[in-house]
Amino acid sequence: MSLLELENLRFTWPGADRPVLIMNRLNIEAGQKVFLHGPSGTGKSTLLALIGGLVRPEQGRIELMGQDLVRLSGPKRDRMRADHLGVIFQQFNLLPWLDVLSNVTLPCRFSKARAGRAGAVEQAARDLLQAMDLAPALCERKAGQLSVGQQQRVAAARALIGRPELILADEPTSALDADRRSRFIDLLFEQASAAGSALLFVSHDLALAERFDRQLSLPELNRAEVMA
Ligand SMILES: Nc1ncnc2c1ncn2[C@@H]1O[C@H](COP(=O)(O)OP(=O)(O)OP(=O)(O)O)[C@@H](O)[C@H]1O
Repeated sequence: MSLLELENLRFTWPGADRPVLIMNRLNIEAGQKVFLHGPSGTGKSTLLALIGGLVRPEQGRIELMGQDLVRLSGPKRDRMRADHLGVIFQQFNLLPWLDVLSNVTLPCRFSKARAGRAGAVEQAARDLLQAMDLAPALCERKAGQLSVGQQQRVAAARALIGRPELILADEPTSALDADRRSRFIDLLFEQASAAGSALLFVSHDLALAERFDRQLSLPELNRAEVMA
């Protein structure tokens, strides 16, 4: 069994006149680091939203750890997401009024499984922040007072805490210069490997692609593109 298995997927946004995604098959194995690229508007973020269980396809199977998200009730999908997925959003989506530590420990408040795997949650957050190169003095600072690069590393620590099986990252490096981008990938890989997490990383930046175990192109996976 793969960590993630997608089959015969079809998804149309409400109001759209044709599907944005029609996909035969996509499997991701445990611990695999996958790079997903494709031109703007080809449905990369939509695919992440489907895998995250935030939207439902009109057809198909999205199996995470053997559980078909499409058939689960809303609350059970939310539980799967909280327990098994870490997400790094393009705009990071930190809560600006909370301090850094509280932002990082947040997933453990919603998931006993992740809290259990993290152990001493606050110490786990401090360790992850340090591993992501964030100065310890910043742990008590409000997230809204951080630089973009610092916010990005906090968002990565939040995604990693409690060792989720899969981390979804949507263009997390787009605001950084090339050196910082590369350094961020180094740290993210190190920590994802330490946690045993697979990584599905969306980016336009093909210079990063060769560092991943696999490269996927959404137009190639997507029959909707071919049929357009
Ligand atoms: N919430 C939404 N409601 C309706 N249509 C949407 C929504 N989100 C995305 N779309 C549409 O779905 C298509 C794919 O968008 P998506 O954001 O998934 O592409 P993308 O490949 O991630 O693009 P980018 O690289 O620019 O982020 C676009 O035509 C977009 O307008």
